[in-house]
Amino acid sequence: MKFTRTEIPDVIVCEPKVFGDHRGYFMESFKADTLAEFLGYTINFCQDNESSSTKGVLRGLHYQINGFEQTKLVRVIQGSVIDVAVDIRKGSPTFGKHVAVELSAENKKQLLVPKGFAHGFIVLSDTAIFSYKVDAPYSFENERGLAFDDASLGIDWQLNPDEFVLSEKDTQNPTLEKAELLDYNTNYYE
Ligand SMILES: Cc1cn([C@H]2C[C@H](O)[C@@H](COP(=O)(O)OP(=O)(O)O[C@H]3O[C@H](C)C(=O)[C@H](O)[C@H]3O)O2)c(=O)[nH]c1=O
Repeated sequence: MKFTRTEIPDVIVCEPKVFGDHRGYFMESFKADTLAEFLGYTINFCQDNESSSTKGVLRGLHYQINGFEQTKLVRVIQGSVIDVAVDIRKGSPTFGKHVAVELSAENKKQLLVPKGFAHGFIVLSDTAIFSYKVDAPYSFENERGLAFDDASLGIDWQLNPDEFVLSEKDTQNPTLEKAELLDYNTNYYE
């Protein structure tokens, strides 16, 4: 697995070694000790999620609070998406900044989105299957959202806004100025 820190160093692109042959391919899509060795600490993922979406579906920007903050290790099984992680940690040198990476079944890239980030993606292909690990369980009461179209974030979702398909909830999320934020100094992984 190749790990590459992005312009926000805590957000990491993970690229598995792919073994192709006449039958197709094989890859180790996740290996706990390889990731722990790179990070210097262990992430105890506790839940796998999967969603299927059509072109233009934009899910996000989401995060959890009150001890339910989630690290996410996200990847695309089929199709392609633009995946976005926004730093919402008060006091962070990259507060309000984001990373946007194209993840696809073809490039097999994964993104490690640490706690303290709002996360979302938009589907570029006709359909996409999105699969990810989280290290804290879902908590409806502690789920929060951030406006995908908050101008202060400057996110380029690449499609025309008239192509966006959103849940009712995601049309109501607050801007960064009004959102409940997280702390930078918390060492979530102790
Ligand atoms: C996230 C989640 C949702 N649900 C239920 C709640 C709803 O009844 C239904 C759909 O949930 P939602 O519309 O929040 O699904 P997404 O819009 O894909 O949410 C995800 O969107 C972006 C990409 C994220 O980063 C989060 O992982 C997650 O918030 O699944 C569960 O039962 N467990 C869960 O872990």
